[in-house]
Amino acid sequence: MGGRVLSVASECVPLVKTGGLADVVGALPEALAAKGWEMRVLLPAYRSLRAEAEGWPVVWEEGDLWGGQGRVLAGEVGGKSVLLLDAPHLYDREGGPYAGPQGEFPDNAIRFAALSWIAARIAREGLAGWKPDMLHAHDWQAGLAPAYLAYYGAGGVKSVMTIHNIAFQGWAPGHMLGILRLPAHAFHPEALEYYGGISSLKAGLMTADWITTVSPSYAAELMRPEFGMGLEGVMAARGRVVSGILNGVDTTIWNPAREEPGFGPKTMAGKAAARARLCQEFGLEVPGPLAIVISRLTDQKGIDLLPAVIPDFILGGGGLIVLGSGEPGMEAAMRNLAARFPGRVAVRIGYDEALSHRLFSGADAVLVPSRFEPCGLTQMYGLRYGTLPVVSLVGGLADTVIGASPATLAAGAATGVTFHPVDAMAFGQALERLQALYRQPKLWAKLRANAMAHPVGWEASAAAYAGLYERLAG
Ligand SMILES: Nc1ncnc2c1ncn2[C@@H]1O[C@H](COP(=O)(O)OP(=O)(O)O[C@H]2O[C@H](CO)[C@@H](O)[C@H](O)[C@H]2O)[C@@H](O)[C@H]1O
Repeated sequence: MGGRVLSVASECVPLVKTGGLADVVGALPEALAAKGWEMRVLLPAYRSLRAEAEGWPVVWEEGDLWGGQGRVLAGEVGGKSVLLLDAPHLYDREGGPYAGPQGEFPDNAIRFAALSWIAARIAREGLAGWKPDMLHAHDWQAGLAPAYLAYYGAGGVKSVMTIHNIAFQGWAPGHMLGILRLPAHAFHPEALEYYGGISSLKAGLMTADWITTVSPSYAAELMRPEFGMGLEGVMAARGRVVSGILNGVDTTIWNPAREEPGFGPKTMAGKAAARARLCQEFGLEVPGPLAIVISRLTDQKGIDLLPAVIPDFILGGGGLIVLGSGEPGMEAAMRNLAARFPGRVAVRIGYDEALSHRLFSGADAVLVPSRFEPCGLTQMYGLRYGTLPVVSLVGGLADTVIGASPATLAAGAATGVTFHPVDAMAFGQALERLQALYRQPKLWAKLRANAMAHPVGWEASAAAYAGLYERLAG
């Protein structure tokens, strides 16, 4: 059948990215085009994007967008149809999407209400003859879009709200209700009221026609207090319209054959060369498995467990390269590890896409000890590159990695090492198992082959999204 979708988000590759949200929002248009769904992505025209939009036609003008004017510019980026909401008073600022040199922008609630407002208007009224069938809102920044449709009229458009991370809920104080153009009757626990204030994410969850999250396990976890982060009741109440659709990864960008000659499911010579070069680049000499961590350095990602488990891993012959940035205490802890184990541990604080490709190419294992993980992308890059994932059994990690055990090894199904609960003891034991597997080259080669054969592309997920859109639109 097919149709038109307006996708609304605060990030999208290749334009702006701080995390996995951008990867997924950026990958969906192409994945869904193959299923007959034409998708346009609406994003704020942050300062970093204004040059990109130079010369793009203005397709929408809004006279009163919270203290200034807004315009929507339409263009194409990397084959994607992009709509940029240009409102300099809200988005033309130094810094990233959410924060500047002084920290979080104090008016984020308004900045993303404006994005959601325009999304709802375009969805309802259509854009120069382009009328969407579906509005797809991602995370709290787009959460008010389904709410505005619900409160101001949807014009026949259905809405889907996708949760990439329920930890970010878009809370604003209750007195902002009118400012955010929300009706008084919505200030209610059965609607968007949340701990005396307004949650944009809750607003989206309560008003969208359907809710998805990025893995089946996370969908189930979200209804429990350990993972729902206060919204478990909302998720349970709306349980009949919740589904989990696993993310895919872009297998063109994440392609071993593109990284190295002689690197692919049939030959690993290229991977050995990449490993040697990586060790040289970082001044490492590692007799055992070379592990990597590529991550935001936060509590969610379990980074604080590394100092407890890495010393034994190093004693056992292992090595580690960390690439990431985040909480200052964790950055310092990573630097300490590197200082303690020169020649075995290296740390690069920062964000570096090109380096992340070299790391996945050359490493033996990728460590993902997350406390919660809605889907996770790095374990999937690991599978594709034969860089065995060592993951905690939560959320999407549990849905994508098959842990090595006598049974899964015998069945030829194992693709990595898994552990539970998420603590230093279980993580340490998982690393011991990794080292034992590494000492058995035949088994290791089999695990790698299993991992690389595991499908991680968008095909299955795109079909699931298309099926959902079709059900809703029909
Ligand atoms: N320093 C660095 N340098 C280079 N690249 C770096 C980097 N730090 C991180 N990255 C990259 O950023 C992305 C992170 O995506 P994840 O899915 O792993 O987590 P994130 O928590 O951001 O996403 C949230 O949304 C996504 C999308 O739905 C969910 O998969 C996830 O579980 C959820 O927490 C990956 O592409 C990774 O390679």
